Amino acid sequence: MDEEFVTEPPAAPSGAAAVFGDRMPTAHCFVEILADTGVSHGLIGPREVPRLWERHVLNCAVIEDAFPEDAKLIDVGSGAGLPGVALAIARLDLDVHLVEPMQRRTEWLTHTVADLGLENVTVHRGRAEEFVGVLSAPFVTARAVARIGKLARWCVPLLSGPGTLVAMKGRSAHEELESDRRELTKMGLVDASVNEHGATVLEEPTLTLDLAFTPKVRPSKKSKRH
Ligand SMILES: C[S@@+](CC[C@H](N)C(=O)[O-])C[C@H]1O[C@@H](n2cnc3c(N)ncnc32)[C@H](O)[C@@H]1O
Repeated sequence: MDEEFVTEPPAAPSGAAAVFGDRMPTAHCFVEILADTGVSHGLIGPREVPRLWERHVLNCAVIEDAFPEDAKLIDVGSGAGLPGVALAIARLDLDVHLVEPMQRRTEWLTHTVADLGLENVTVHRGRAEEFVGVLSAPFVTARAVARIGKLARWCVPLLSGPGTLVAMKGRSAHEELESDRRELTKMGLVDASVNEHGATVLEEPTLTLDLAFTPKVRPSKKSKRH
């Protein structure tokens, strides 16, 4: 017998209004789209519908405090727009670029961004590695894409000079940082911290691994002679 899933979008938790403010109607629409075409197009599992707010939309939006006003950011491996679309809804000042290789997903993202009327989001189809020298920003973010070492290899070349990779990680954040630290240092890591977000609005706060890089610039032949 087929398993039955809840398809009705869940009610918003009380803390959502504190994060989205007057953007709550748009956040509601995003949750409705995720519960509807997000599931039917295979971008989000049907079991996730009852926890779309706590585990996905609100969980992602709370990391907005990692970004200064008017920041440009690239969300690598955006999938169903997480965290990029949730951030763009919560913060209209952010200039958000979604990078996603799967055509089915970028088509869904393009429709969703248009339906939500988000003018601060641009959708790019391709792997992060294909955008080196094409797209750059002082912040790159990602959730559930790869372990931190591999993720940094894809994301650090997208930083426009000194910048920060804000990687959403679960409890593995500290372990991943320590086991991949040598590789990260070789890439120009200058500072690393694990930060908690949304402690007042989520039962389980969101953790980000925030890695500041000054990408290494090779000295030119001319400057080597001096
Ligand atoms: C597990 S999904 C996570 C999606 C979304 N970030 C989330 O948290 O729901 C991983 C996503 O990363 C994308 N991806 C995999 N390799 C990538 C790469 N090299 N560059 C950009 N995106 C990639 C996949 O297509 C997929 O959509």
